[in-house]
Amino acid sequence: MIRLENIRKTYESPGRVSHALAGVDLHIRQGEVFGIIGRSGAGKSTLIRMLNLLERPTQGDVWVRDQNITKMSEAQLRKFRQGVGMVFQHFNLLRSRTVIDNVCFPLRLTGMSRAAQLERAHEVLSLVGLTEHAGKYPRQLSGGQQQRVGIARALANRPELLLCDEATSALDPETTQSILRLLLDINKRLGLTIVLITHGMDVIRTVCDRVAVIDAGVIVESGEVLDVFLHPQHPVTQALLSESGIDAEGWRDMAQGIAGRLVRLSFRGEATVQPMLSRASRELNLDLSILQGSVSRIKDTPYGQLVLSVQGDAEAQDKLAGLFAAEGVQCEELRP
Ligand SMILES: Nc1ncnc2c1ncn2[C@@H]1O[C@H](COP(=O)(O)OP(=O)(O)OP(=O)(O)O)[C@@H](O)[C@H]1O
Repeated sequence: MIRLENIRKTYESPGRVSHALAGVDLHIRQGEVFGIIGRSGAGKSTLIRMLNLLERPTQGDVWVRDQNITKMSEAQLRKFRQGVGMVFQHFNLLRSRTVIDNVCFPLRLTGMSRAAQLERAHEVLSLVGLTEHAGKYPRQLSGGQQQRVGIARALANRPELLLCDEATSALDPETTQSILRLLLDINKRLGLTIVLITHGMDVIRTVCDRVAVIDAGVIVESGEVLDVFLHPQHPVTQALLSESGIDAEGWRDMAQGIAGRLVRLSFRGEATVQPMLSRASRELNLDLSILQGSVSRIKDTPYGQLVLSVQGDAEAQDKLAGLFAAEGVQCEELRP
């Protein structure tokens, strides 16, 4: 649905040139939730603002539904932007307008009649669970409720694409979860493509199908969230995961005082609930001890990773990977 080709963005100010994006290629599929994660200053905001041309690239093309939006006239762009909703970190609501008027605002710009505006606004407010708050002002709502208004406003024009710029960064963890659940629900129910930027791996884990990691204006790693979580390749990805409590390398300290073979098991879906350790231990007569482990969930899919120390007959140890593979579990040797 979206293709970015060799996008560069350079900001120049007296005495300083900043390469916010230094050659980004990206493909985002229709109907997916795509996350862009990176540290502060990595280029996330600049990148997401390229998708509706709130920022213009210095070089490169942005394709949305086979249209090169960098080549559109201002009038074409205005029309195009009506099909793109945007949700902001600080909600950006009009404080002097009621909830319903905030949601009507983008509809008014399309020339819709007041009655039709109100009908649509009530529809989206019901979708985000705010029907009874329609007549209130933003200051009378909690942060989470204000963000729901922001989401309703973004959905009012029936966009095909929803851009979320750190939509949960200003919210507490519980409210963050409820907003993320709402985004997931919208993605499923409306088939909407969602692109979000965040600095939190938990956000990626909870809602995204695929993820790109950006650092210093360059995409350093991208792929299915499960694959990136189970096998992070780039040091920035590893560090971001480690900071959110998913430390793939924590076993190294534990392993120092232990002799013998070390293996890492990676599993997802059905395999997560299989009694694979006891079966392997029983069938091959091996002693297995867990040096590190985590079992969690990415969107609806359970997944896990275990680092094991393996003791016992060498021939039996050689059969271990095959036995796990038969269960759909990947077994990699960390130390022979
Ligand atoms: N309008 C601007 N003028 C000059 N430099 C800018 C401008 N906007 C962004 N930059 C620079 O471009 C780089 C990327 O900024 P950007 O805001 O995209 O990063 P980010 O990953 O969104 O960071 P944060 O998480 O802190 O919002 C930074 O070095 C920033 O200072």
